[in-house]
Amino acid sequence: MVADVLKGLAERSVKDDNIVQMEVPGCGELPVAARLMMATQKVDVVIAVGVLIDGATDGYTFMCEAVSNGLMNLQLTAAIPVIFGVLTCATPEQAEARATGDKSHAVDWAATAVEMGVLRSSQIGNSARAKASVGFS
Ligand SMILES: Nc1c(NC[C@H](O)[C@H](O)[C@H](O)CO)[nH]c(=O)[nH]c1=O
Ligand SMILES: CC(=O)[C@@H](O)COP(=O)(O)O
Repeated sequence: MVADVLKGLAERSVKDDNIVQMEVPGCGELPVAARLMMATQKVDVVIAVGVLIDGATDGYTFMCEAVSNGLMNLQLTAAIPVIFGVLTCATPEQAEARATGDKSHAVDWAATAVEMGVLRSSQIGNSARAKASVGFS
């Protein structure tokens, strides 16, 4: 999925030098890693990529809620878009179908990231006029 995201970004003329990557042990660590990335790097947008697959316990349900809420809260608080590149699947087969081939969701995540990065820049970039348009001073 990460390779497909990088391909999608390259196709949209995002330079390698402008891409920062971090790896995490599991999806549960995505929100704090995204927060750390925002704190230590100048990022326009974060794409959080992972797979959650339903298991034997309630862990999946809690993890889906915690990760999605964590990433949503983070993007709203930081005003930096966080793309939800997390597959939440009932089975490995569902995940496979969405992570690979023509149906890979990663292409959409890259496109959405670029669109939201441009949107953010247009609203809180250096232009005083742009800032005024959303009420920042
Ligand atoms: N069950 C899955 C996990 N579980 C691990 C958590 O993400 C986390 O790393 C752990 O609870 C320690 O905080 N992670 C996945 O990425 N996908 C899963 O299906
Ligand atoms: C917290 C988890 O992701 C993990 O405990 C899920 O375990 P299981 O796959 O046995 O439900």
